[in-house]
Amino acid sequence: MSGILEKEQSIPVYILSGFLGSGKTTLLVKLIEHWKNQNLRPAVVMNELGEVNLDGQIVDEAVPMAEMLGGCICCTVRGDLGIQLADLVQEESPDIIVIEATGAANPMEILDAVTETSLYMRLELKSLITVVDAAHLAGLYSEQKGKTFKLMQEQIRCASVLLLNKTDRVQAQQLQELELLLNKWNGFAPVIPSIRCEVNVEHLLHTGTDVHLQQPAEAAGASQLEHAAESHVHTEACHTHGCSHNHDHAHEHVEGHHHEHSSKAHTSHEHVMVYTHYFEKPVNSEAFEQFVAALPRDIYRAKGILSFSDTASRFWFQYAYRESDYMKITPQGDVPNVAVFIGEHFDQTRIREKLLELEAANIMNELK
Ligand SMILES: Nc1nc2c(ncn2[C@@H]2O[C@H](COP(=O)(O)OP(=O)(O)OP(=O)(O)O)[C@@H](O)[C@H]2O)c(=O)[nH]1
Repeated sequence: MSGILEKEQSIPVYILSGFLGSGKTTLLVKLIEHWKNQNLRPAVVMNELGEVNLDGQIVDEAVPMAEMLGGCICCTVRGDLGIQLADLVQEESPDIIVIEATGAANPMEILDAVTETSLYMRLELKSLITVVDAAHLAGLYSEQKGKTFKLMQEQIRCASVLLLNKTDRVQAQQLQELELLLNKWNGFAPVIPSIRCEVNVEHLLHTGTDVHLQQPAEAAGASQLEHAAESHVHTEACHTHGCSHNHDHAHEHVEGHHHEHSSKAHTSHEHVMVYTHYFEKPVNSEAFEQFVAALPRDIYRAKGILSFSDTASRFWFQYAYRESDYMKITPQGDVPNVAVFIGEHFDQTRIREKLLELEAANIMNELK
């Protein structure tokens, strides 16, 4: 064990929650940098709805990482979380563990899994940080409906601290209203506004009351519900999300596989769908940008790693709440050209056809 922590101390655990594309990975990268500067050794549990760990690509290679892919921690792979935590502790002896949940997760289920694990391992849940996309919340709040709105509300209610991110995308007046709204929904959690998760990390990590977990001795006495009621975790508010009882995790294959990995449609939650497209051919960058800009509104998150026919470098592309971003990347390891689309009941066949058209159009151009 490295760093300033004593061997006998429990390992602090931080949970990063927040809707798809709100900025969890952006924050994770900053947290890791902060701990590394303090000579601490963090380890990460990364959960992705898609079947490839794209976010892992932008996290420091040296950081031990447990990957839980192809489902959401809060239901499909919940049982695995304890095993992943135990393995990380035994094999890596980290000083700190961060769990990044999928943006569709109900954090209460993750709290439960950490609680269970802490009954036999020295883990101490320090805080549940929920990252909120200010613009997305403002948009959903004006509509006042939808499952995404409810899920975001639950993630906010469960937090011990709230990072109101992407404040560059809202007006000052709107920001004030959002801060009041967050205070109304969760009167316990301090609200920290940020752009690209630029915050005083020490303040973020130590503000708000700790989410206190049961240790084995206490566990026999109080029930988890009673216990959580003492802390800032609002169990009742958090248990309403339907996904914890949805066990429809079948992989539904789309017809006409065109790659050894095959392109798959994965129904993970009742309302959240994932389509993963493995590219066989590079596509034109401008045509792809136009395709992303025209994505239907029910797709709220997309990300991928791509080789374009007209650029030398590979690119990491991101799309979240109508904003897209392209960054040059040299992937770690052997990564296919792949894009993941996440949304609510969208037409996956249509997306697949469009992408196949882009691949084919490029072949036609090459033949000309
Ligand atoms: N405009 C703006 N974009 C931001 C900000 N913070 C993050 N982003 C961008 O938002 C996109 C999503 O950020 P991530 O950190 O990957 O979000 P995430 O919550 O990890 O996403 P999932 O893991 O897919 O749920 C990226 O393109 C970021 O560069 C911000 O404050 N303002």
